[in-house]
Amino acid sequence: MATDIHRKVSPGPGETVPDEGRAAAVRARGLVREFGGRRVIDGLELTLAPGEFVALLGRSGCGKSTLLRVLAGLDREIGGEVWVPRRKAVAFQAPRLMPWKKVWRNVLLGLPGRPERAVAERALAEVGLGHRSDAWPRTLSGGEAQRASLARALVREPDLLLLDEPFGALDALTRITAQRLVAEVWRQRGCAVLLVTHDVDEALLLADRALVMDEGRIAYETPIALPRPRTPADPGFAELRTRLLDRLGVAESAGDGGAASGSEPVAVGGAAR
Ligand SMILES: Nc1ncnc2c1ncn2[C@@H]1O[C@H](COP(=O)(O)OP(=O)(O)OP(=O)(O)O)[C@@H](O)[C@H]1O
Repeated sequence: MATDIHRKVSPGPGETVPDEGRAAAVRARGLVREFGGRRVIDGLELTLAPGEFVALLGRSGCGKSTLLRVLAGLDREIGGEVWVPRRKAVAFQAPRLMPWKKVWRNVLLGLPGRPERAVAERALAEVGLGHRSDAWPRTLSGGEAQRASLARALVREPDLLLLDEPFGALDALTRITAQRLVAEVWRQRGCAVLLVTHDVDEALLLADRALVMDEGRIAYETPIALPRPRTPADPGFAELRTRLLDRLGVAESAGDGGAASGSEPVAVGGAAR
C-alpha cells in the first residue's frame, strides 16, 4: 500500500499531513460531529493499521454510520482531525444501484476518466458476478446486488474499504457467502477494512479487532486473535462473544450458540494471511 496518500477529511489551508497520519489507514483525533447541538461523535480517537480488518459495533443510533460517512469523506462538518487514504471506497446496506444503468455501468459510476468496460468486468468477476455484467439492476437478487455494490467499491482500488452493514438485508445463507467473499477480497487485496455490523458473530468471524462505540467514542475494543478460517465453534469464540455482548448491553440467552446474531456455525475467512 502506498503510504504517502493520506489527507485530512477537512484540510485547512496550507496544512500538511503529519507522519503519524501517513503510517495508518485511518487516524482520527478528537473527532466531533454534532447534529443540532447534540454531539453524536464526541472526541473520538481511532487508528486503523494498513491492511487491518476492524469491526465496529454499537447500539442503534450510537453514531456508527455517521463515523463511516465522515471517514468516507461524505460528511465534512466535523471538528477534530481525520486522516484517511485518498483511495477509499464505501458500500452500504442498500446497494444503491442506478436502475437505468446496466450492472457494469453502475460499477464504473463516478470513476474518473473514461474507464473501459473490462475494468468493471474484472471487479465483477472477482465478486462472482461476471455473468451478470450486462444485466439491469432490477433483475439481480439481493445478494447479487450487494456483490455489484462491492465490485463498485473494488474498482476504486481502495486502500481503505468502508462497509456499512453490507450483509444486513441478506438471508442467512446469502449472508455467509457474502461474508466469505469479503474475507477473500480482504485477503487478496490487503486493504484495510472498517465494517459496521450489528452482528457480533460476523465481527468475530471476520475482523482482527472489534470496537464498541458508545457515547460518541470507542468505549471498548478487543483484538480477535483467532486463527482463520474461523467458526463459532472455535475455542475462544464463545468467550469473546459473551464479552462483546456484555459490552453492548445484550444478555446472551442460555444455549444461544450464536442465535442472537443469526450466524451459522460455518467457517468464514479463507486461509490465514
Ligand atoms: N443528518 C442528520 N441530521 C440529524 N441527525 C442525524 C443525522 N444523521 C444522523 N443523525 C443522528 O445521529 C445519531 C447517530 O446516527 P447513526 O446513523 O450514525 O447511528 P448508527 O449507530 O449507525 O445507528 P444504526 O445502528 O441504527 O444504523 C442518531 O441519533 C441520528 O438520528
